[in-house]
Amino acid sequence: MGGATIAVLGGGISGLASAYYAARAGGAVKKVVLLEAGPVLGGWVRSSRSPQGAVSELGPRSVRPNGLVGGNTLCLLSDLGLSDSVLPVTRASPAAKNRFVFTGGTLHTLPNSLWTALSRRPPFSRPLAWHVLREPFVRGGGDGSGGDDFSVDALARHRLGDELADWLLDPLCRGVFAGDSRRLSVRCCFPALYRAVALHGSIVGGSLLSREPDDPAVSSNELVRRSRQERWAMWSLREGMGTLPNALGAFLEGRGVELLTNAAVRRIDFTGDRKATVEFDGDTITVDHIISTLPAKALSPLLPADLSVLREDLSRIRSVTVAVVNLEYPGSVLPVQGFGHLLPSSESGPVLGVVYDSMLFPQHNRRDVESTRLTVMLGGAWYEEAYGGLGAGEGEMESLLADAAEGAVRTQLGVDVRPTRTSVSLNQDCIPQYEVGHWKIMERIALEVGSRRLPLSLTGASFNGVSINDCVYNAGSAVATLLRTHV
Ligand SMILES: Cc1cc2nc3c(=O)[nH]c(=O)nc-3n(C[C@H](O)[C@H](O)[C@H](O)COP(=O)(O)OP(=O)(O)OC[C@H]3O[C@@H](n4cnc5c(N)ncnc54)[C@H](O)[C@@H]3O)c2cc1C
Ligand SMILES: C=Cc1c2[nH]c(c1C)Cc1[nH]c(c(CCC(=O)O)c1C)Cc1[nH]c(c(C)c1CCC(=O)O)Cc1[nH]c(c(C)c1C=C)C2
Repeated sequence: MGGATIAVLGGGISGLASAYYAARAGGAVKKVVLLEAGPVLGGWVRSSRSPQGAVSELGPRSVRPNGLVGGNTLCLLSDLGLSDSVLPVTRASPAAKNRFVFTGGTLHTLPNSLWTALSRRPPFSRPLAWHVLREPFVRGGGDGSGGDDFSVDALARHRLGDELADWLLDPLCRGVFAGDSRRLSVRCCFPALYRAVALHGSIVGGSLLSREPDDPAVSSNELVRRSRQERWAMWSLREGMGTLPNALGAFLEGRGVELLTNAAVRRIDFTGDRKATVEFDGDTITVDHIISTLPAKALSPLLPADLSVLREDLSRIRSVTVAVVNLEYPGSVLPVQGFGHLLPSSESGPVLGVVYDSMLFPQHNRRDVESTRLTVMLGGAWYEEAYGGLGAGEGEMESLLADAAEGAVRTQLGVDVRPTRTSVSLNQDCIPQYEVGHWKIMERIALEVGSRRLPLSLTGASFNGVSINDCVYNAGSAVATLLRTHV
């Protein structure tokens, strides 16, 4: 298929990264067209700046630099010329070290050092070390009998006990997937934990024995070396995370990639000569290959009706809605220093947690006066139960969510003053949920696409990791596989 034409569906970080890797493939790829339904590129990665200079994030606000996938994103940043825009947070800083859980009316610091793991810290009745030392002697996974997948809750409860399941893993699932640990798959949400138990019979033992894969091209990158020397825990960008899709867009335009916004894909067809047609607002194109980064549920109805098994499997990968409320308070109002706090589901259904943005990235604070920026996240797997049946209009819903967020800050952080700025965004279906058995859906999807030899690659947050790092890395892998097998 020398000199292939490729349509990339979706202009979020996965679509932009897919187009980036395809555009760098040299002569193997003749043309890349990216189709995005919305008016701007970036998907959930979006930042804004207030007239006073404060940066707010709608979606992701920090990215991990560690491991192969973290290093890979740093390589992308350097290639885009963004190295000087990086705002690192080092592992020694309170913003990286201190994460809290709010339960029983109090903020509790999660263990973050050997010393804190050895001492008994509320809400836990025993030191973390007690659970850790006991875990290797527990047999089995989620139900004590082994098996091919378990819920995060079942694995944690069985191997680590009720307290860690309730106050560590339950909030962690809310703070990454906005999801319910009782429904989420440990195999797909925390693959390293799953592998540790499956291969070594223990989370602790397996974690000690496992080695991160390395890629010399990544570890020799200047920015990656800096991140390791300076012991970064996370990073953002000077003008916010939205700088990344903007820079990718500029890079792609420079490489002649056609970036079409307001171009919602309406229908996909596969022709007898192993080509594909994509019908979108305004036009139809014929290409050699499609890389779809659309949310699985959005892709499903666009496929031909005879691909009913594929359509059905894609439609089963659901996503949850998260309300993001950005608040700005006058002065310095936080009673603690840290990243933020999470609420276990037993404590509060819809309020998931609060990020202390101004502690994380003070460079994003307004420039004229001292202020505290916080983000309250609400909803997720509890959205429908809490707000779904209210039948509230958009304006009513916004003020309901703003009140809930302000109330959470008042009761959980003791902040009595009113915020000077409140902005609410309702991110519909923004975080995919890998529920128990997700791996089987993935296997069936791969089989359907492979056995029918469809000129289609699937990547994006719906499948194999929701973080920015995973989205970028998986886009690179999808393009590498395509070049190896089809082009
Ligand atoms: C509130 C929130 C906080 C987060 N925090 C972090 C964090 O701190 N760190 C981190 O690493 N990750 C974080 N994430 C996760 C990460 O931001 C997302 O998983 C990632 O941005 C998803 O990118 P994507 O390109 O796969 O999907 P999307 O961003 O959903 O992009 C898909 C694109 O497809 C388009 N589209 C849909 N239908 C069509 C169609 N028919 N035709 C054409 N285009 C279509 C959409 O408009 C969209 O632009 C967060 C996510 C959210 C929502
Ligand atoms: C309260 C809800 C949420 C908060 N952040 C997110 C939600 C739903 C979304 C999110 N946060 C992270 C990721 C990327 C995961 C990754 O693998 O890198 C996503 C999709 C980062 C993250 N946030 C927390 C953790 C433990 C992580 C993993 C990476 C890391 O260790 O830095 C915890 C956390 N999230 C939120 C808060 C308030 C919080 C802890 C105090 C907000």
